[in-house]
Amino acid sequence: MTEAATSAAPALSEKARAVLGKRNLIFVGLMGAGKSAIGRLVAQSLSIPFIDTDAEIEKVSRMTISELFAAYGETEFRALETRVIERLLRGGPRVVSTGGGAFINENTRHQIKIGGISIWLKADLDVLWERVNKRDHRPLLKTENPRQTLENLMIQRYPIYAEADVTVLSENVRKDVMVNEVLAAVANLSGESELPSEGELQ
Ligand SMILES: Nc1ncnc2c1ncn2[C@@H]1O[C@H](COP(=O)(O)OP(=O)(O)OP(=O)(O)O)[C@@H](O)[C@H]1O
Ligand SMILES: O=C(O)C1=C[C@@H](O)[C@@H](O)[C@H](O)C1
Ligand SMILES: [Mg+2]
Repeated sequence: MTEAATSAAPALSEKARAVLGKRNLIFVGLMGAGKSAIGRLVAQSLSIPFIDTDAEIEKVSRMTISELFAAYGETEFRALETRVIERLLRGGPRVVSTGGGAFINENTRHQIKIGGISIWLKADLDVLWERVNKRDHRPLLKTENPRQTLENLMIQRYPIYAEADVTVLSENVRKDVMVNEVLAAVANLSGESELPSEGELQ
């Protein structure tokens, strides 16, 4: 176990785990929000499996996301993403970190909404940019002005991410602080009637 995983208060992890039941916890949000990094640590704290949908797509296709975009285009990538996520959401509980565009696709968003509790890691442009500009593996940001592209995506997507069950601000604080904020937000959901019931899950 990592330091971050062990540092979450056990009572908080237990409460969040109880709220989750058989439901998945599904991270959504823009590139660089921390879905993969924080999702992995949250799964460790909850002692449930972690899956990253981008990594799973790369595994099943034996191609990188960039190669998939280049060979088949975004539309085909989204169709594959929907199928993979639908499969991964069966048989929870799991923590599932999605790719940045997954919740924007109507079909995938529907799967996520019925598959568990969705959590939006919301970050401002400076935070996202500082994190994503260090690497160039994100095909949507291979533009003349990637910072502007990221800002345009924020404008288009933030109203849709806002449909998630929970929103947690992703700031430049230590990852274990983020993990605790996520666990607290989930723990506080007890009694919310809008969430998909465990009985509805496949
Ligand atoms: N709270 C944090 N503090 C500092 N760095 C962070 C924090 N959260 C994430 N990071 C770092 O930011 C980078 C991007 O995070 P991550 O890959 O988890 O984003 P993502 O939301 O999964 O993006 P994508 O949609 O592209 O998969 C990583 O290097 C990660 O370690
Ligand atoms: O924001 C997006 O649309 C994407 C984010 C990444 O996680 C990958 O899923 C892919 O690069 C597309
Ligand atoms: Mg990721």
